[in-house]
Amino acid sequence: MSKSAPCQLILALDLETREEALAMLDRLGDSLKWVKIGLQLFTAYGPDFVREIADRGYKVFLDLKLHDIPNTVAKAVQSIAALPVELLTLHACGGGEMLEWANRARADYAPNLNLLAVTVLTSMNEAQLRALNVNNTPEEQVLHLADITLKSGVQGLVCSSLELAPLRARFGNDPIIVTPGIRPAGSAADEQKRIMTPAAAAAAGSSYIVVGRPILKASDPAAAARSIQADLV
Ligand SMILES: O=C(O)c1cc(=O)[nH]c(=O)n1[C@@H]1O[C@H](COP(=O)(O)O)[C@@H](O)[C@H]1O
Repeated sequence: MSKSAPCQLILALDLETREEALAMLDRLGDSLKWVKIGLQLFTAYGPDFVREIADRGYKVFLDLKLHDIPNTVAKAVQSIAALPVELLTLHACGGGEMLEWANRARADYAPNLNLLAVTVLTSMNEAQLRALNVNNTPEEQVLHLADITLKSGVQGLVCSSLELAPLRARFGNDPIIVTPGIRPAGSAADEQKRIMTPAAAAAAGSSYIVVGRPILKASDPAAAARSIQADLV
């Protein structure tokens, strides 16, 4: 989806058990369209859980952040093609060849799936990049990895909302840009370093914001989700 469409909320369903996850979805009601299944629940319950969430009518973002040699990642994409998944993450720092192989497997086996390359995690700041011997600022590194990603043919990016303006200026409205690290004003940042409010992220050109704890840990998760969604329009 390009940026001509309004920004949508994706719930990061980062909970411990299937029962907790389903109870949370019941509490949130039917205004929520997108659910991100990440390492915690996928590791515990696997593909059956993905099918169960899709059977409830949600669009599924499977966040496995694949990062391996090109053949291994391409084969994983081929396996995931059997699942009802619309968005799938892999790490941009796997490099152009890995991204190209993944995208070829997607085109061959799951043409309706969109791949998203994670650039610089929103939990990282410039000092943490330096410690890895990356001497770019987060913005420079995101733009560099975005160049590699979009040249490879992969459909979209994951980055912080702080990089949206330069990314949209360089690459236009077509790439899907998904932004976690979203914090409504006044909520705890947790370990997230590069954060923005829902309204600011939507205004800056996010295709989808990803929100976990500000909804999951709210005393009234449905009200928290509704208030975030109201900020996106
Ligand atoms: O790929 C992601 O979804 C992701 C990338 C990133 O750079 N930062 C990031 O926080 N995420 C995910 O987004 C979610 C954010 O959760 P909260 O910090 O609880 O809102 C988690 O599920 C993370 O795994």
